[in-house]
Amino acid sequence: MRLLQTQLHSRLARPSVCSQQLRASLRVCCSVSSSGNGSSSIGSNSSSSSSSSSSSVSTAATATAATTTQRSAKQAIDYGVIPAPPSSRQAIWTEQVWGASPSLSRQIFCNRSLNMKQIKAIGFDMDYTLAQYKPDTFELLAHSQTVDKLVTAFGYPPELYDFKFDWRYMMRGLIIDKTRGNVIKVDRHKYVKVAYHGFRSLSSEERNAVYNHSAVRDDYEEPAYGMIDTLFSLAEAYLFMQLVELVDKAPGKLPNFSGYAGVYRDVRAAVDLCHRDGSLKRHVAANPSKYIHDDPHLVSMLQMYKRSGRQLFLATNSLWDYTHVVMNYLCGKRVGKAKNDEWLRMFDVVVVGCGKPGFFSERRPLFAVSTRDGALHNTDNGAPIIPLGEEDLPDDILGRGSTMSQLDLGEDDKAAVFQGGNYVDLHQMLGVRAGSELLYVGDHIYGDILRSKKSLGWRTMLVVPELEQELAVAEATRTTQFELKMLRNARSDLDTQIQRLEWAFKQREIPPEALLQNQEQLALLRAEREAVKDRHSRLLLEHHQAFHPIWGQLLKTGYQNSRYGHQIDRFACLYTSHVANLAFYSPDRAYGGRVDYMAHEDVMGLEGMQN
Ligand SMILES: Nc1nc2c(ncn2[C@@H]2O[C@H](COP(=O)(O)O)[C@@H](O)[C@H]2O)c(=O)[nH]1
Ligand SMILES: [Mg+2]
Repeated sequence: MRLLQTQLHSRLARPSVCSQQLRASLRVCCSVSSSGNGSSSIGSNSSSSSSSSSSSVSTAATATAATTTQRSAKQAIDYGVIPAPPSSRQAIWTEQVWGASPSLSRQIFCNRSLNMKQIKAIGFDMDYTLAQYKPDTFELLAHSQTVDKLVTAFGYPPELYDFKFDWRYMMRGLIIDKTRGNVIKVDRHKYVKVAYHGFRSLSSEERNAVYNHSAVRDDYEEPAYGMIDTLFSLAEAYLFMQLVELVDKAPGKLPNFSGYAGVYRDVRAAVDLCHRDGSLKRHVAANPSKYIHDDPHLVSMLQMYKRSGRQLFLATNSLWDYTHVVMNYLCGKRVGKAKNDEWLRMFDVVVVGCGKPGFFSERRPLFAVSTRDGALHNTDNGAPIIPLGEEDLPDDILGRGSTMSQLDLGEDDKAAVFQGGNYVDLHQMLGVRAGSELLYVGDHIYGDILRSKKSLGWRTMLVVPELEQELAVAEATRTTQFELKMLRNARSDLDTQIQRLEWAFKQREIPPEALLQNQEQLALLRAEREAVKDRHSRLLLEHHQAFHPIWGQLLKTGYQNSRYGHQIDRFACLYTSHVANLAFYSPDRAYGGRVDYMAHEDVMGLEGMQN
């Protein structure tokens, strides 16, 4: 027994395993943090706010919350890097000069193996997929038009016209808590990591009391919550928060105010109206280049797939008139009277007004669209019907074959255009028998990706333009990530040593002659742990704010995947920053799935191991 005690004492009295390395790291870390990379104020704010938290993950959120508590919408926020438009020039796969992989920000990432040789038809969503809107003009327009609707049609006060809009404040993947007037960021376990009421961040105590420590765990789904899962929702979420602040200051200012949820309903209805009555689309049609990014690879990408023998289709919720405007701009910069039908040659089938996600499950009538005047014509399972009293139908309808399964693509190889219908019609038109023969590319995780994959087994690709900036920051902060991992391990290591020593004291395992030495050692270890904890918290906060000063990383919350990241992981076979990135790869490429690994493999360092 005496021997054991001596052994224990001598083991415990040894300096901590990583002391030297860690001290060096802390010295390096501290010099990094004080070197000033535009975030020094973040570091200094956070050190006081985060020191009381013990969990590394919640520390980040707590510190984020504390740092931004005083921030109001009126204060300028430094967002760091501005995402580049998708127009940077890189050689594409069909060019003579091709030879290198695309840069990280233009790569296609694969969650589930996908051999393109098995794909017979490729479909594209239009808005925010083929057409990347410029948020600084388009979202600004959405915000101002919605304000106008609220004032003129919903009786809101004219002072709303003074509202300013910051298009970079909100982020996809966030959730609106309609009844509490909050916006929250949730991780894949449905744990709320960041929460704002209006533009005031909730402290960790408030956040935990409302969301994380309640008797019943919420699922954060509709109808009590609203998903910010398309880029169309950024302006809507921002405006709702502005109104929450207004209501908190002066509830009497809004007409018949009966709670935040009622305000949200009004905002939603006003946004909806803007999309339906042409308030937004008229402006885009008048000046597409102001609102839509130019992507030099888009047409080449479509042509490459066409030439590879794949059938191409467009399936958009937009109606014919607007689709015609946007596609003319994208496929030739044609606007106004210069518009023509040439873009239809890129596709085999075009379905407008398809009403996704209902398109993937419900039965709906299918109409043929006359491309000359946009008139709708009834069809019998896609075959045109000549109404009584009429001799004929326009050529652009009649020329498209008589049965769905043997669809003749009409004169000049231009796609037939339909409105409505559902996936059964589309499968027939394309002659595909199984959903797995079809790849659909969209931007909306729910409307485009989730249903089509879950119910129909379509292969899916999600377009995430934010990924470009996300990847750039992730690359630039590689050393920080390594350091964070080291600090996290060191923290855990120190905790274990401290706990073991504390246990030894409590259990009176330490011989009297070794007491003093062990007490000193315990004090040293505790001080070391505090230093590591503090450094880790500050670095983690800086790291998150490098991505987005309010919400952090799009696809992560702390060390976990964010809810949005988790959805991408589950439902998108492929994901990438821009649809035209397909042009950087062979049309027959076999995209290899990512290797799944579990916690024990992570510890063993087996992540990334292929078999
Ligand atoms: N009525 C509403 N329409 C909306 C809303 N948000 C977006 N949109 C419109 O949907 C399509 C999207 O087209 P897709 O190509 O991505 O399928 C586009 O026309 C938008 O204007 C809304 O809240 N209400
Ligand atoms: Mg879309």
